[in-house]
Amino acid sequence: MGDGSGRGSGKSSKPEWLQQYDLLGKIGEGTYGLVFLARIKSNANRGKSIAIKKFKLSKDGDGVSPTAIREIMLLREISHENVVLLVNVHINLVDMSLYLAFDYAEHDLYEIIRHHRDKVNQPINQYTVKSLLWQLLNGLNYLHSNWIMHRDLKPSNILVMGDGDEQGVVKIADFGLARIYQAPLKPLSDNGVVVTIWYRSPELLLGTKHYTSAVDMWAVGCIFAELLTLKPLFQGAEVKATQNPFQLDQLDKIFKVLGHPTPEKWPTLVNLPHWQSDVQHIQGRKYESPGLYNVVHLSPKSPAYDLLSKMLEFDPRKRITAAQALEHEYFRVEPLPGINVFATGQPGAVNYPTRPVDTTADFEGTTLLQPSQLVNSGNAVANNMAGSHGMANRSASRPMHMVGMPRMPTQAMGPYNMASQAGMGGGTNPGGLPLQRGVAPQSHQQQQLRRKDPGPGPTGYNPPQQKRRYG
Ligand SMILES: Nc1ncnc2c1ncn2[C@@H]1O[C@H](COP(=O)(O)OP(=O)(O)OP(=O)(O)O)[C@@H](O)[C@H]1O
Repeated sequence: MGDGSGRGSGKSSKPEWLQQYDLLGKIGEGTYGLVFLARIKSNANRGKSIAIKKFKLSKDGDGVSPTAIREIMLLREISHENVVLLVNVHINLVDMSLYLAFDYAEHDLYEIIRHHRDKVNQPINQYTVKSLLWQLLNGLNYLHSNWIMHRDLKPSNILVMGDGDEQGVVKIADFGLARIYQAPLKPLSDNGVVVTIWYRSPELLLGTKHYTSAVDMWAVGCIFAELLTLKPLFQGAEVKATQNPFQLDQLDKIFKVLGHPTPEKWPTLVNLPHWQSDVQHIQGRKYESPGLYNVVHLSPKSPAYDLLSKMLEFDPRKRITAAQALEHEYFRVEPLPGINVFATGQPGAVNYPTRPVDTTADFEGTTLLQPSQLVNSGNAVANNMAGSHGMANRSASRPMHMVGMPRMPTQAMGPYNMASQAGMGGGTNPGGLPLQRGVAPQSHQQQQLRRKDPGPGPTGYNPPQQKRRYG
């Protein structure tokens, strides 16, 4: 293992520590980082798939802040069946890159929802919706119990494991990164990424300084509704990454469905900066609520509607918590939630496609373009994307947690010692529910590139025509 600089690695520009992995390609791109699929080359976990998230650190200032290091060390302590496991951390001081290696998950809710909406044109099976929601809440309850707020929950951050021991198990990704994002990371330069604010809570939109874990429960409510209808519930106009949380259009979309919040129902509303400062737009407009139950097509007396409306409570202090939600009646009536969210064998079961992999990308995220691709397509990557069938054995069996996986020697991480790996204990099951184990999904299909813009679906969901990042 070297110093992380790549020196001594011959012609390869790959840092030495990365040489324990076979890089298979790029699977995603967010505001701050690129995500790669890699496979472990040797040791007991040989063949295991890993998602490596690479961030660019800001070269301004003092490099990696102690706060960021503390946050990352904290993330290494997190261990729960519904939270994606961080298996390795590297800081390459030469090019100021931070690499986080996570357990790989084949699916995410963004793709599952999109597949139902645009491909199979049928709702998600009720068992699957309930199991997804229960496991999401279970992971979130663990994070909140450990004083970790996610702050950026959205469908693409909610992963579901593919083939293997943990098939159909939900994993929350990107948790706790919000604090690291602030500094010292810098957004990927000019990648045209547009931030979705569809899952942002009203208190954040109105500029609260003192938010709580209730912001995550609002996002869960939005995701629950989207699982039911296959459409984002509050689809405000998205914005270029900005420090300003105030988004008038997003608030407008929320009020159109839920009606106007009032100081009677939400007493601290009057203290929120944007409620005060933008009287004309925020307080002046009058909204007629069509009733949330009409929008999500639920009976107002159903347990599902009761739970959803408690997640979408305006006042964060009255909003249901993850622990309370796990105890809700919705999870105690048939169909009961299960460990494998896929429902093969049940009505409405669906085969989900595997993740597209840009097999031409290197760890810099650089795609090697052929001249003809440059001329012909505008989407040159598409020609080089492969589903799992285009690659060797993506479905190698995966142990549940990489307990025995060696951590990187500290010299690869510069001056910081991140050797701590004590667990925080296992998961909780406050609902104490007898989770059903679903049946495995069938074999994967060849699939298309995950497009930046899925285009209008049959439901009329019509995302903006620009390069963007989806929820
Ligand atoms: N552990 C993982 N296994 C498999 N795929 C992952 C994993 N973590 C993230 N991904 C996928 O990589 C893609 C990019 O993720 P990333 O978190 O960088 O971006 P994002 O969530 O879309 O946006 P942002 O990070 O800007 O909030 C997403 O499709 C996500 O589902």
